[in-house]
Amino acid sequence: MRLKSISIENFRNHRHLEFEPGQRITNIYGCNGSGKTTILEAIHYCALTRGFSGNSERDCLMFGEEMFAIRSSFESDHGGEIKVVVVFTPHKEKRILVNDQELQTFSSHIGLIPCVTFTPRELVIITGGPAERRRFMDTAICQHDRKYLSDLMQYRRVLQQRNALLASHDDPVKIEIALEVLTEQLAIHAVEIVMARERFISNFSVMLDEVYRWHPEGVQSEIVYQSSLLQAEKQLSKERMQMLFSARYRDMKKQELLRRQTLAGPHRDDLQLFLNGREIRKYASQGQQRAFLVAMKMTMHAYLHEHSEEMPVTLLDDLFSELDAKVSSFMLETLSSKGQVIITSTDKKNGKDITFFSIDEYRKTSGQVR
Ligand SMILES: Nc1ncnc2c1ncn2[C@@H]1O[C@H](COP(=O)(O)OP(=O)(O)OP(=O)(O)O)[C@@H](O)[C@H]1O
Repeated sequence: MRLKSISIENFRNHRHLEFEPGQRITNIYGCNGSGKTTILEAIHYCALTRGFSGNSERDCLMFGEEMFAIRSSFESDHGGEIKVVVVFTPHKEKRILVNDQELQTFSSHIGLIPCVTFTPRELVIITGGPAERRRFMDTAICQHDRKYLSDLMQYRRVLQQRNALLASHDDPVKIEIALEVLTEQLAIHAVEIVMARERFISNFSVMLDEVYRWHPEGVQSEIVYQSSLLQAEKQLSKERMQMLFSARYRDMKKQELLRRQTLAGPHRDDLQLFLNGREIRKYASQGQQRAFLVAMKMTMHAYLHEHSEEMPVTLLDDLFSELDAKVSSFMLETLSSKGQVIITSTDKKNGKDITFFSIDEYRKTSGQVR
């Protein structure tokens, strides 16, 4: 997949911006606060229906404006154009049109335009809480497995109902009856999610270790999936897992009623990341943690390529300020040999076959002087 062009209107600090990246590497450069990350955020909206910064649509609407619009055109690796338009107005919420057809569910778009990001704030995947690692894993699986996305959405819906029930002050008998029904439903979706995550992580971990071979010190890496509903059990059949999950929820019932929330399930799972047999969050240096994240992202690129029909579009935000020259050049070379890469930096970067886009020049020539 390749982004051919994007036009951005009233999106964060860009009143109007037109951008056409090159086939391979494109370097967007400009001073701090000029709006480089904002361009990547807009591309991410078109690929995955949301931004990567965690900001809401309302936050992205240019101060004082009533609407933002992002219009983009992608070219499939198999020919054919995909036009994506994202429009947001505060009172009408977000609308997305793909080839002039309005999406009824945003989830139907996920996977059509595979996309991998690397941003400095994503170091929290390594150093932050379990939610960050679950998001990494879910984003990867959702981009190639539609059923997983649907199971995840249904699980979240049942979880919400179950938590509301546990927190309610209804008649205890009524609660018990409704809880049994919701627990059964929760366990069904939990099994699907846990099995898909186990499959994904066992493949991903092997690929990660291979990707890591480039490392001069020859390190060994591993990722282990930790389900909050399983203990030492391995390679269970679907039926066995379903029975086990139902039993776990029965055992926890008293505690859950007391604490008024669902205490275990895919929403509480985590990943353990190991470098040379030691947990990276606790023992690795900052440089090693960054290099691990690079390896995870490169693996994600390889994984998505293997599991989808399109080469992912790669968005690298502020790569050079975060990594030493050797690692960043390696990452850039490897990824750009396998698809389109768009990077941001404060200075123009040297290198072969790079297309440059200066935000400051663009503003001057389009009359939008800062
Ligand atoms: N809703 C908004 N309306 C207008 N401007 C905004 C809005 N939200 C953020 N901004 C501004 O948009 C600008 C662009 O931010 P962005 O993160 O894209 O810059 P950047 O070029 O990546 O900066 P850096 O090099 O410091 O990372 C910032 O100056 C920010 O204050």
